[in-house]
Amino acid sequence: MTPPNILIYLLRRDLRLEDNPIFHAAATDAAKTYTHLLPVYAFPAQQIEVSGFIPEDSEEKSPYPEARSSIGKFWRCGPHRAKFIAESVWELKETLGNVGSGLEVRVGMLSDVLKDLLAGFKFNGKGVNIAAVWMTAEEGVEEKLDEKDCKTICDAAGVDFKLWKDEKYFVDDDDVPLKDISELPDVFTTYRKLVEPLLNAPRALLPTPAKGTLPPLPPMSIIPPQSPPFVIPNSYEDLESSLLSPVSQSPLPTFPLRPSSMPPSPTLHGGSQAAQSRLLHLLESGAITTYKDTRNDLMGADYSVRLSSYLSQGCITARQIHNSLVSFESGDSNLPSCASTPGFGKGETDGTSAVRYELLWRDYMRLCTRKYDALLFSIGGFRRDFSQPWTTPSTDPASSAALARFLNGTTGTGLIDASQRELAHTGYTSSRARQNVANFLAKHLELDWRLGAEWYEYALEDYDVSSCWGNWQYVAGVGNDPRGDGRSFNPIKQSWDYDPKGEYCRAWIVELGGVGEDNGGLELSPGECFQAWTMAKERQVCLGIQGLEWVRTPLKPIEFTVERKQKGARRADAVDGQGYRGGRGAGRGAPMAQHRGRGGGYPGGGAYSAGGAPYGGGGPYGGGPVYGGGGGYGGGGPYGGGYITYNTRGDWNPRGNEPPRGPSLRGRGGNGGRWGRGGYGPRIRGPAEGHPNGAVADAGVDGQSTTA
Ligand SMILES: Cc1cc2nc3c(=O)[nH]c(=O)nc-3n(C[C@H](O)[C@H](O)[C@H](O)COP(=O)(O)OP(=O)(O)OC[C@H]3O[C@@H](n4cnc5c(N)ncnc54)[C@H](O)[C@@H]3O)c2cc1C
Repeated sequence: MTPPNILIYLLRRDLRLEDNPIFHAAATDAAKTYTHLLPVYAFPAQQIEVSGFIPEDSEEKSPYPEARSSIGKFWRCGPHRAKFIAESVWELKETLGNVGSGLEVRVGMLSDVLKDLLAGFKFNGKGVNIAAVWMTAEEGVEEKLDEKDCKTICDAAGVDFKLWKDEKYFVDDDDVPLKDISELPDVFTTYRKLVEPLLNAPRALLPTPAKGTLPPLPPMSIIPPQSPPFVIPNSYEDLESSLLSPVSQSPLPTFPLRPSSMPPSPTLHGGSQAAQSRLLHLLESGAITTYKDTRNDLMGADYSVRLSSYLSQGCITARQIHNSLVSFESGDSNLPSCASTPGFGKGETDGTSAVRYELLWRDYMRLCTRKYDALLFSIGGFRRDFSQPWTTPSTDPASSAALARFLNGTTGTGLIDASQRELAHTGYTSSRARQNVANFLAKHLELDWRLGAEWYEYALEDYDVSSCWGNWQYVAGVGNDPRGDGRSFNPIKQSWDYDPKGEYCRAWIVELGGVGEDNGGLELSPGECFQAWTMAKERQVCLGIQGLEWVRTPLKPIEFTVERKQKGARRADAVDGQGYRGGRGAGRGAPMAQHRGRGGGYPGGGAYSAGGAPYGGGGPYGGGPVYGGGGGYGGGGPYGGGYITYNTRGDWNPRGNEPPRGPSLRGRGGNGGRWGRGGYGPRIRGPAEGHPNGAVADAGVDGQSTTA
């Protein structure tokens, strides 16, 4: 018998059989010389903690450092996503088994896994030849490094290596009209115009390999086993527990209480079949038809598509979604269950068009990563703006308490806390909530935005390197937002706009729940849900929340009353620097220091000044426990002299490449930074009068619904 000639396919985020260029090629290539196909998925040790794959009775330790983030030291993949990936991998293994193939699961650095496989095949004495190693190209520093390492290993072994184009995006790379990635516009709208009309932009789907068309797996007897100390489980249950055991203990100081009845949300199971079911449900239920109106909601089962986790792991492609939309729009008879759904057969609707538009954002974020490479992880972002007054617990101990409360969902700002608690419990939070949370961390708490991105990397089920870090940059004002640093949300105004009855806050902040039942019939106003500190003391006592830290000392009390809310102010609110407080930059320095709690509170004239009373004169917010203590931004002090230690990835350091930072990032002699210069006034567009109540402007931009 001729010895096997094996093609190895290293899967990463292309966990599907359908619309998959490599499986398609392997099934249809008439000229192929390989006799067997070995699909392999390796849980990447630098991104997912793999020590749980070492048997308990083993004395060996993992050869890899813990898969933790570099600044916050969070696990890089938390339990929600780990489970989702495990489900997706297992489903693909079964799907491939059903068509006469299979999937080998491994753990470790991809390069180690490949090296071990090649060596194992070479030295097993069966005369096996490796015809080639194929994998799909991805963006991201680590991902590129893996590709490079795999190529080097193949070159050294004399094995052909091929990197395939990643085809899971909306617009095919070959159809993006750019000669070079450096030409990618830094404004999404400009990019969108290059590829419109979106209805015609995606390429056709690739056919799914039928049963028996893929080359068979090599005989199990010749496939090299996983290298010790790791052992690959034989059942899904064991796979899941190996992945979850190291990361299941929450890094939160206090894990948020779970609502007794969980708010409505789809239960997502990993894998491409579940992705297709979800898509069909969206079409049948009419959720796609109403999508444009619901997409910014905060709560419910179908207000947004909830396909991001599937897209992130490649369980579904953007063009598969597009293709289903086209079938729906054309009234395809293959969708009989949609026959009575509004919009069916009516061509492109606002809803279907809005989904395409959002999917293009994902393409764009990924192209930005290609363009800017390691700047994705730089504190200065794509803009290389190192002027922001951000702190981290390592440089400012006071910020440690603020960060802990942010993570816990106990800041005292309802929208932020509800979102953080939802995230902790489910691995998901809406796009609108994400924007507010990111804005709150970077602009209101002035914490290093990368802590937030790292937290999302840990907590999100749908984490995607480009979408996560690109959006955090965008909201923090150092990414590809045309307004740059000039955009900020008032989370209270946002709450009134998107959670007008306070239901979202009540649903996740358990301490506010049960209202009207257990609390003497006490009904909370939405404003009380948004900021419990505004509640009268006796009402706090009634609810039993009067002693809670987030009620007593909110991190960021924001004065905002619905009566004073500007009419029709749901979208863009301010113009050309006329100032949000009428202060117009009058603060010049002092407000900054006092904002940080040097004792004076929020005196008149600065960014938070116009209303005066609540923040003035050393009131309740000066000298607070979190921001108290001074030092901080004034006079050089701890932040002077430019530190260059950001963005190392600990022992891994895969994303390093932080550009050198100028001196004196923080120590500009206490000129007050952003707040002291009159807040956001000079750079924000909106009505000349400015926001009547808001400490900070709400924002919306030129039809970019990530922020509008
Ligand atoms: C701070 C921040 C962090 C984010 N991190 C991630 C992340 O790690 N992974 C991720 O997939 N998305 C991320 N997003 C984008 C967006 O919030 C999610 O894609 C969306 O909420 C997922 O829910 P959905 O599938 O119901 O999408 P919908 O809101 O219904 O949108 C449809 C699809 O369009 C794409 N999309 C929509 N908005 C964006 C956007 N701003 N950027 C990129 N793609 C977009 C997604 O693929 C999404 O599934 C982030 C946004 C912010 C503001």
